[in-house]
Amino acid sequence: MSNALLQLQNLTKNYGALRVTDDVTISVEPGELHAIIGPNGAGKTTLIHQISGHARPDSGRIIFNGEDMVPLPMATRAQRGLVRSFQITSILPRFSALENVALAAQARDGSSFRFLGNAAGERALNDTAMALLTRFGLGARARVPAGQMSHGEKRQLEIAIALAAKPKLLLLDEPLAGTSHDESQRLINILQELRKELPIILIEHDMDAVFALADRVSVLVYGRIIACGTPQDIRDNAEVRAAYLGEEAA
Ligand SMILES: Nc1ncnc2c1ncn2[C@@H]1O[C@H](COP(=O)(O)OP(=O)(O)OP(=O)(O)O)[C@@H](O)[C@H]1O
Repeated sequence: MSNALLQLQNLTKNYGALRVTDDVTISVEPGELHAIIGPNGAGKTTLIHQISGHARPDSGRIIFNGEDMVPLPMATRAQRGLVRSFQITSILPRFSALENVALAAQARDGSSFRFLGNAAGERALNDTAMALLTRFGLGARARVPAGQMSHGEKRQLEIAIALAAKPKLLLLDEPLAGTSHDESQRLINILQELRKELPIILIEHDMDAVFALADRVSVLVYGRIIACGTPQDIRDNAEVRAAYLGEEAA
């Protein structure tokens, strides 16, 4: 599809004798939330690693905005707008939520804030960070050390940090993992809002969330895409039900 923002073309990756990505071709259209689902060990995270630049494919191309990302390091891909949500382990626990987001904004916009001078530059960064936190309902928690936040708040903070990097495409790897029912509902509401403003690749095991959020779903099994379609197509697909969804989708 020529209109695609991101195209994975025949991506293949092996870890030793194990083929973890097997001739994967997927596109993400502007404005699309594209979910990637599949059983444990299917290769979903490895796929995200290759898109973000944490891992290099053995063959194939990753075309983003018309440019092949494969030769580019992670930081350059992020500068281009291909941003992966930080994992909780990347949050700085002794720094406040505000500082965590401000640091991400500085990493992205450092040079444009520098000319403002220290005090004004810092204020601008804090304003940007505060606006993001407020948007995620974390405004009142801005000064709390990130390490003292609840699991659900940390997952929200991760997304705020990713947004501070001004993504053109956001890569989210299991944002609902480990969250309570209420936390997960809050995150789903946040994702419902986000998907209106930027394309997202979402890896998620929570099928209710996937089917509620996704425009299209790709199903990965043993590194191969076995199906790609609307949530309804995927629910109705006999091979997918046998390989992954089982009776869950019944
Ligand atoms: N750095 C690595 N070296 C060797 N094998 C790896 C490496 N990273 C992942 N693997 C293997 O590749 C396969 C795919 O792993 P991956 O984490 O991508 O799967 P996944 O679909 O994200 O799984 P889950 O849903 O459990 O997170 C697994 O068999 C895993 O053990």
